[in-house]
Amino acid sequence: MFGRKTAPRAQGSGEALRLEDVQKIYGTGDGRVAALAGASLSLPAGSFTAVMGPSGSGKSTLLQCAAGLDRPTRGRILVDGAELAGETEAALTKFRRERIGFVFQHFNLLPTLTVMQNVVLPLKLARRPVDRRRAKDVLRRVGLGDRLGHLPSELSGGQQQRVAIARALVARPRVLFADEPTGALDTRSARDVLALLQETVRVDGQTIVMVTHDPVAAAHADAVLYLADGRIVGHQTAPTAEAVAERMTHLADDVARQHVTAEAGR
Ligand SMILES: Nc1ncnc2c1ncn2[C@@H]1O[C@H](COP(=O)(O)OP(=O)(O)OP(=O)(O)O)[C@@H](O)[C@H]1O
Repeated sequence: MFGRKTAPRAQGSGEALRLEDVQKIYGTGDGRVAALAGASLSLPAGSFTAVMGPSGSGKSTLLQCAAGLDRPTRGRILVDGAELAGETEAALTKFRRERIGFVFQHFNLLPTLTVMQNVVLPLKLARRPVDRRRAKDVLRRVGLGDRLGHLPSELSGGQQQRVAIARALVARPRVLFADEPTGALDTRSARDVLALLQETVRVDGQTIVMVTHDPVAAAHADAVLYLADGRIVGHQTAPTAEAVAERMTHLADDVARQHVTAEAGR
């Protein structure tokens, strides 16, 4: 699959992502917010993990820090055993380009570039060899083999997201992070995108971490991590949409109760 020249990374061959007591504090004084209040986790290679939690619980912050798009205030992050720590912005960018893929809710394709040009752009920016045959293979695999010369505006939302996934996969990331990848899609396109993500995990041993609000999307993952108030408060394997929805309802109730108690204690 994907025209690999090297053997695919075997599923479960090790730890793909590790967070050790990661904190992210925004602001100071009265405006201080602990978006992450000490999050630790370990995800095996070849796993598909969904991150869920109430609004403001720190999901995006967790993803941004783990992917090296933002710096934690404290704590360690290791991607495939290598510490994500750059003295400079350039060092962090290099680390990201070599090891991390990111898929955004709104695709973030460059509108003036074709599908093919968008997909090979990260390789060019990283000054890595551009293997057009592999790029074509990946695009064929995501169902867009006949759209290489199209502009993003000539594609549907689901197709644009599949281009974004191809763009992330072509660089062979150790971990693919996805922030609400189906948030802007209709039900059918969302299902296609989720099936594609699942397939890259099952067939190629890709590691994926996906933030979502949607229990149906989360049920496509192997496991769900639950966040509340910047902390990991739960873990569920082999999730079903019903079980995830139920857990989320309880979580929202718990958080509301804690906030009422905290207010009353002031
Ligand atoms: N740049 C920032 N400056 C100050 N506070 C921030 C910043 N980014 C996030 N926060 C705060 O950190 C907390 C966690 O935000 P985050 O966006 O990670 O939550 P989330 O779980 O992804 O929320 P949602 O589901 O609504 O997208 C929130 O209280 C938010 O207001």
